[in-house]
Amino acid sequence: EPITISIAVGTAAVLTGYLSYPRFYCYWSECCEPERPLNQSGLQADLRGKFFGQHLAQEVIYRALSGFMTNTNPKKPLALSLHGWSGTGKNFVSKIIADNIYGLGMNSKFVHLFVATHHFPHDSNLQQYKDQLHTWIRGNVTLCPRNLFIFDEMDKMHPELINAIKPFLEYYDNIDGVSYRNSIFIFLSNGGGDLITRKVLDFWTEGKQREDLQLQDFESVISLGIFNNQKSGFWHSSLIDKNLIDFFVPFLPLEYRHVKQCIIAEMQHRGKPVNMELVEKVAREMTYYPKEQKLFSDKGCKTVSAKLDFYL
Ligand SMILES: Nc1ncnc2c1ncn2[C@@H]1O[C@H](COP(=O)(O)OP(=O)(O)OP(=O)(O)O)[C@@H](O)[C@H]1O
Repeated sequence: EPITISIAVGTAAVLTGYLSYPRFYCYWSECCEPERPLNQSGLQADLRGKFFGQHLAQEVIYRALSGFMTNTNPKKPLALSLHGWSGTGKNFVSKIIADNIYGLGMNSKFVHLFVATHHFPHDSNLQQYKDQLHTWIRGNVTLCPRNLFIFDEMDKMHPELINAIKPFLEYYDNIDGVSYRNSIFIFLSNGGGDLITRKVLDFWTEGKQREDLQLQDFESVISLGIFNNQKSGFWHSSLIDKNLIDFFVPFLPLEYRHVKQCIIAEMQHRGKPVNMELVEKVAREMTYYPKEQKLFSDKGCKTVSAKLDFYL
């Protein structure tokens, strides 16, 4: 029978291809690639070209990721804690990171986003959340050592749940046979945003350039500030007193000029011609604080897209 012979030959060809090239199926399905390198030039270009007003975050994130991902034997997973007011780019930069590690970016099955108010809304279910989180992290890292776990709204997460993540961030070689040392944990929080703003404002009042702010100006301010703040999510957190966070990354409040950059980027992203009159109009519509100086956009760039929907 010609049809039966064709099916047999086809099956044999597929099987031969599969056996002689075991990663054949990776063309159709995303495979675990523990050795997959970071797209360093892509990350640098994205941070420089798309991410505005955050010279410190740009530098720390690039250095931390490049160093971690070129280290063949890291002693612990990478833990970054991003702090700043709403709309300053914490989720945005997390997406940039995911895009430059995994081909499918945030849609990769190795990227896991947890949003405190969505995934862990009720304190009464705390034990259940802890168990689920534990199982989820362990299960995924067992399948593939290189995972990216992003925890948004850390300031709204129960401190006990945060402490439950602690064993995964430790300097252990492995826990019950699973090594977490190649994974990346990113924590996003508004906690410390007030301290960051105060520092930037003081700097401005002294007549200094924002771009001269150094990471050292912020690291202890943030870690001590959130450790001692009951509402930060990190209140007396063992992640801090055991030094398990590798970098505290400050997100500075965005100024009028940065808001304009966001508007221009959004117009270009939508394939629209850049209309500078509209750019100024939308930027002026945003509200700025403190009341006297009107320096920083109180929603960062967060409402830019919605405002453009209205005008475009
Ligand atoms: N620094 C920035 N550079 C470029 N675009 C930005 C920046 N900050 C914010 N945006 C734009 O604003 C949108 C909202 O920002 P994003 O969600 O990253 O803020 P966030 O800091 O995570 O806020 P929240 O604390 O409320 O979650 C982004 O999708 C991006 O388009």
